[in-house]
Amino acid sequence: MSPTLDAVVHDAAEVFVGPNDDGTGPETVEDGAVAIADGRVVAVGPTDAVTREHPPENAVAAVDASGGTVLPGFVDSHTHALFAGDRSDEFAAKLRGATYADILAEGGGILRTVRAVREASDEALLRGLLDRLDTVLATGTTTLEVKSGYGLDTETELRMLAVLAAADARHPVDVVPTFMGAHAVPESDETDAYVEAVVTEQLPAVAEQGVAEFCDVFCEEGVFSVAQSRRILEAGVEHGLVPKVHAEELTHQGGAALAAELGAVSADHLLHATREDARVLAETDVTAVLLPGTAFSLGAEYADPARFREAGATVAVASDFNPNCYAPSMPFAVTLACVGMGMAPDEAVLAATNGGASALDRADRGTLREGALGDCVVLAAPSHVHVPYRFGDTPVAAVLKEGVVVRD
Ligand SMILES: N=CN[C@@H](CCC(=O)O)C(=O)O
Ligand SMILES: [Zn+2]
Repeated sequence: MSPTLDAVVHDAAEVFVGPNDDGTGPETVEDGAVAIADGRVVAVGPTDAVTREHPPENAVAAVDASGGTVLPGFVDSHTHALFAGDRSDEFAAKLRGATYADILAEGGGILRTVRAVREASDEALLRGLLDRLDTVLATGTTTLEVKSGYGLDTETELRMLAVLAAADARHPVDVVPTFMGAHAVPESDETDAYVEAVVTEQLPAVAEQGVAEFCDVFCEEGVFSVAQSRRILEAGVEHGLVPKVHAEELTHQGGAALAAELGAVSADHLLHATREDARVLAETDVTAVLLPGTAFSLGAEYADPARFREAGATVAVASDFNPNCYAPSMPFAVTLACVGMGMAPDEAVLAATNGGASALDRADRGTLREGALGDCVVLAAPSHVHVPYRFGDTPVAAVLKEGVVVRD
């Protein structure tokens, strides 16, 4: 059967293809086009050349991107987007000086969302997540990692992961599931006993159902120590789950070194990471996931991207969308990466697309090179600089998922 020409996006002022061959910046094409067949990019380049071989009139969708920009869909590699309840009063409390750790230690924060998720029906959880997937899609996200971790018992963790699978099946955004039973210690438990419950009860049940790809741990003072994190992540590896680590977020604990030691796919947050941490992450090919929205919402100092750039580490920028950081928009994360962390617009957009794909071990996206998934965002603006520039007003004209226009 000859391939179906799904879409030709043509006459874009700029096509932001992805990293260039030597990894020193982006490859862009002026007056460019992208052709997508059977869900994959089959041609990218100047509009003349692409449309000669793939006439837009032969495509299921011809997208006129005149004066606009075409980018790979954003790959948001770190979220806790499946939640219930309302924590807006904690936002106000933080403005009055309460810290994230204080709120958690008093049974608020994550533990409060745990209570709300345990009480919510599967249907309500799914409805909430589908609404949020609509929201992220509208700002150009086509792949969204989502963690469990608001259950903290086997039954609710499995319920969360089942909701992620249901949402993935029903929505065009690809949902990538991460098991995070080690997100906090339940109020009634002692930490070591809870670690054992994660290892001996939760992980085997999650693995048996095959509902998660990654295993993540909040390695932090007062939450899980490096040794406890190692125990959980090693058990996850035995069950076929690839490690991720919440590392050096509020304090420096050694989570980044642990990520390197275990061959994790990513170490995330890294606000307090050292140069040595950056070096070992680079050396072991662990993607450094920077989450500027979190620092913004906590009023904390941002992670330092120069540290990771100089070490030669792969850097991703993600949203950390969660009830403590109610920021679903990847373009807003890109703005914060530029304004707050000093990244250049092209570097930040690469980190939010190709970097995100590395953090999720998805070599098939985050770029518009031939063979990649036909996931792209069309902006009604002439260059990728408009992603961070127009914060609060992302000019998304259309989003394509595997060549299908899913939003316009
Ligand atoms: N730091 C730990 N976990 C989340 C916050 C989750 C929450 O506060 O509900 C994070 O990555 O920022
Ligand atoms: Zn997180």
